[in-house]
Amino acid sequence: MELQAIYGNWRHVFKLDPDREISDEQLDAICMSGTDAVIVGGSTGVTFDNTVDLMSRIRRYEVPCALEVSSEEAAVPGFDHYFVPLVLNTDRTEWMTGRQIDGLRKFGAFIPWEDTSAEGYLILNAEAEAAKLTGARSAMDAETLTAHVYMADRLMRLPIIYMEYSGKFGDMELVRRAARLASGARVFYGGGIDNADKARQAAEAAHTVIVGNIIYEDLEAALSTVAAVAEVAFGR
Ligand SMILES: CC(C)=CCC/C(C)=C/CC/C(C)=C/CC/C(C)=C/CC/C(C)=C/CC/C(C)=C/CC/C(C)=C/COP(=O)(O)OP(=O)(O)O
Ligand SMILES: O=P(O)(O)OC[C@@H](O)CO
Ligand SMILES: [Mg+2]
Repeated sequence: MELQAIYGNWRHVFKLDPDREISDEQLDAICMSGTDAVIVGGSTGVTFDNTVDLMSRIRRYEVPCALEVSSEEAAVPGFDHYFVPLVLNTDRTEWMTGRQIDGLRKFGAFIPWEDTSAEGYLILNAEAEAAKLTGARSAMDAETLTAHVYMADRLMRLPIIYMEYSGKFGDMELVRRAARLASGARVFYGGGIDNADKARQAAEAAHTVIVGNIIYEDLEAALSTVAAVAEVAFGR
């Protein structure tokens, strides 16, 4: 089973939050932008209804559409792919495996396994909602990052390491290190990309670049990241 089939070539992704408003015109621009995929997800206020609503609007377009499941309530059928986050840099097991086990007890028999992947999350911006929620140990030096990559990539063989700086542009040296060390995992980078230059820098460091909040603040700037990422070649 080739779990990386759908996202193995994704270089640029827009992340849309069901808890935030987006007009039909704005959604059209995002879905027709040339991005490789749209991920639906957020850390708070995500419900079954707002997730179904956003999915059905995105479904009018051909762009691949995945759900990052952040609560049981938001487990909605009909997406092309599902991502289940496991937070690796927290001491609170609830966020590493606890809630996920509860979700699997409930939905396990219905999960399309060939279209579902775990993400090893490293939450690296202490100010982000997700960091506060999960009690993430966000301060990470190169040695500790290396150990987390070995854990995720070599021991756990997770298909994705998600370096999450949501709301803040991160440390590209750390991201580059993770992508170089990973032998099978794809390194997703997200956080604070609000112009083409930052998108380019992230694309030089990570396998996949994820753009979120700027969509709601400056759509033109968000759209400029698509071509910026496409200009950067990356080995694997
Ligand atoms: C047919 C059918 C039912 C399909 C569904 C199949 C499926 C795969 C079901 C999964 C079942 C399951 C395992 C459920 C459990 C889900 C769960 C509770 C997982 C835990 C997720 C988790 C660790 C959450 C903590 C927060 C976090 C890491 C969220 C990830 C997304 C994120 C960081 C978004 C950024 O949020 P944002 O709101 O944008 O933040 P800012 O304010 O900073 O912008
Ligand atoms: O919203 P931003 O800061 O662009 O981050 C993108 C994504 O990683 C959020 O989960
Ligand atoms: Mg956000």
